[in-house]
Amino acid sequence: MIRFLTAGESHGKELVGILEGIPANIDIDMDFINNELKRRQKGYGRSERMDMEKDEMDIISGINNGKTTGNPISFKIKNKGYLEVLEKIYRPRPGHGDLSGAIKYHQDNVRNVLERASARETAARVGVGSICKTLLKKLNIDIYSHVIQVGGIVSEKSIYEKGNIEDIKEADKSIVRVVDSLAEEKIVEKIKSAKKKGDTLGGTIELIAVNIPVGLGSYASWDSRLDGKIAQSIMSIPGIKAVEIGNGLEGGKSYGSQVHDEIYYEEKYFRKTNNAGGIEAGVSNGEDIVVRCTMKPIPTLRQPLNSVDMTTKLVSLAQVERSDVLAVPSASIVAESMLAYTIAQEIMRKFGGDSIEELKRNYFNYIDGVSSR
Ligand SMILES: Cc1cc2nc3c(=O)[nH]c(=O)nc-3n(C[C@H](O)[C@H](O)[C@H](O)COP(=O)(O)O)c2cc1C
Ligand SMILES: C=C(O[C@@H]1CC(C(=O)O)=C[C@@H](OP(=O)(O)O)[C@H]1O)C(=O)O
Repeated sequence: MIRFLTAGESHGKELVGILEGIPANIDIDMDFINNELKRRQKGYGRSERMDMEKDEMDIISGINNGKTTGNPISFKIKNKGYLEVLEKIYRPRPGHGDLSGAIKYHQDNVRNVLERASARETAARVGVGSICKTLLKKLNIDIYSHVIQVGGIVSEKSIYEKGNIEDIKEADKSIVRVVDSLAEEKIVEKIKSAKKKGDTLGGTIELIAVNIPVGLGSYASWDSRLDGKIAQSIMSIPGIKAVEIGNGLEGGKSYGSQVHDEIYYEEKYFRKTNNAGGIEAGVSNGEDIVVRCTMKPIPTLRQPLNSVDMTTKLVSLAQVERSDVLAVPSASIVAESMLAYTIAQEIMRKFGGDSIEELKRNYFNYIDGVSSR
């Protein structure tokens, strides 16, 4: 079973990640990993903190001579934004965990809450995700993402349809990870105007996992369903407020005859459409897994909303901190990582293996078996 833990605070010395259950003998490409960390730092609309940080993974254990050993992998990522002394905060920001965290953990100083609730932690998740992506690649499974909406501006081009994945692969070329240059222009203008007004934006991300085998997840028990596991892992990303599998939202407004993907057979089973997003009854059906998620606007506002000073209980404006105006492009890389982790976890649960050789044997035997059915 794969599992991971992270520790670290936004302005602490370092972030730490521990990833357990990765089979031995997988070649680890540090350039790939560090490029994944870099992808998360990009995106128009992020704060000056991203110019300061140069995220790089420092491996502590579990990798030797460029290969995994089967031992828990642990790593560090340095915080260049480390601060020895942190300003105390008493005016909680609406949309953050500031107030509920301070009450729950009996803290007078909101700083102790926001340091961990901060999405700085997601750098460690991308470290984990990059190792999970490396494992999945050995089985020919890839994960892509792009941004499809920001502040109500929709990227008309390239929203997933069966077979258009080549367009979606171009997302990294865009400063907002949108595969539609017209939408990109409008989105950049919208970010500029939000920034000028001291306001913020959110948006929607689409994720696609390709070459997925039939049979990940199960309907046998509620907590084995793959759609539920994916929803939990994506929803756990700070700011994500909605998760959709396939055409989940639109599907609810249509007739069943327009939604369900008809089944055909020509030497093997196939579908002409993929409205289900590759999952039926909590089980992957062999089609691409398609997930969409929506991030709320960034809660720290330069033009702050009303709040209450926790020391005086008097009306006060919320704390203003250095902050992103938009972080959806970065969140899309975190979402890729969480999807990679969840799929890798299901792969290991179903196929097992202490070395990549054993995993590949188990996996490709199964693929051969199901393809002849
Ligand atoms: C990559 C990334 C960067 C973020 N940057 C900021 C930021 O600069 N300022 C901010 O207020 N929130 C930022 N957020 C969102 C908050 O962390 C998040 O909204 C907050 O912790 C409350 O959690 P919730 O939105 O899940 O309820 C960011 C989120 C992500 C994924
Ligand atoms: C540090 C990162 O994101 C941070 C997430 C974040 C928040 O409140 O979630 C607030 C900002 O932190 P700071 O106030 O130090 O600028 C972001 O920069 C990062 O993504 O690596």
